[in-house]
Amino acid sequence: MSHKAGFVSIIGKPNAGKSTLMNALVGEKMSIITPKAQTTRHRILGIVNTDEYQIVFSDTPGVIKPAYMLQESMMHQVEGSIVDADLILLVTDINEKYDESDVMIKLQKSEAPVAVLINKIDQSDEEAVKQKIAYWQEKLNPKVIFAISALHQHNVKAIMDFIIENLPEHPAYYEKDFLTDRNDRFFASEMIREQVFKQYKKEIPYSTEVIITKFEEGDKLYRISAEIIVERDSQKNILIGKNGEMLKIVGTYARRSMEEFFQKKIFLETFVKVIADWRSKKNYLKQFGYED
Ligand SMILES: Nc1nc2c(ncn2[C@@H]2O[C@H](COP(=O)(O)OP(=O)(O)OP(=O)(O)O)[C@@H](O)[C@H]2O)c(=O)[nH]1
Repeated sequence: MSHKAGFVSIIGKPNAGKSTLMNALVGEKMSIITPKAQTTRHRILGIVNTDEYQIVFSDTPGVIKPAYMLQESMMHQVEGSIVDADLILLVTDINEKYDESDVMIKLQKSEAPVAVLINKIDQSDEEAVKQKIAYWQEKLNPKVIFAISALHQHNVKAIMDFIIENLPEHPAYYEKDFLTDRNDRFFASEMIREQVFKQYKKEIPYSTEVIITKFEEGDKLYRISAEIIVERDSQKNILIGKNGEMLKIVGTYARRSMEEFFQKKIFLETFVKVIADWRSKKNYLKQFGYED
């Protein structure tokens, strides 16, 4: 019997809904989702397995013009994902008036078929959808265009059918019980980062990194310690909050997410540490897993 397998890259501008779509396609919470742009920093694989096929999705950081070294690394991850792709899903937010030429330039690195996904149509109307479809037809002439709502899982099944149909014949790339390339420590750190993105305004989330310093797995209980790293003392104070109240909120919500994700009781400790300008320092970016 023939078997299909391939790499499917999810790309687009920040906040378009790439992570929401990836989670909907994979059926698991692989990528953290927040209302802020640039939540996703790494390329994250999410794998769907059946006897007949293996789809290896990559969620990628939103395409931007990099302003500091961390963002440069984020863009390298997008480029790597495009080069490897057998199929590309270009996600675009129907309500955003982005100039998406930077995304298109990146697409030139690949000959893989492109599906344009016009997302968030739940917040739009039929006329706007028609116009957007015409716009993308003219601009990119993609293999197919879907109008979708990743959040409400509208038309997600149609995307899956399209992918399966267009997947190359190939043996599986990964073991069939493999769901992602990321380990439990990574997901634990992402669940803390998700809360930092949700609980604080602008500057703090983008200056924050989370490092898991202890991950002890017991039968019923996981003991997890994390360092939350910021760039300046002033950010540390904001992060901790008056009498530690803000940090406590972050810890409580992150712990709840972890308990759901790992299906264990979690004991979580968090510490805040300052590393000046870590986002622009090669050695720290490397240590934190951003350099290739
Ligand atoms: N109304 C609506 N909102 C959506 C939809 N899809 C995603 N969103 C919201 O859009 C915001 C951004 O979603 P993400 O999935 O994090 O977007 P992303 O493209 O991965 O963002 P980056 O990590 O910045 O690249 C979140 O608040 C989502 O809930 C949709 O179909 N409809």
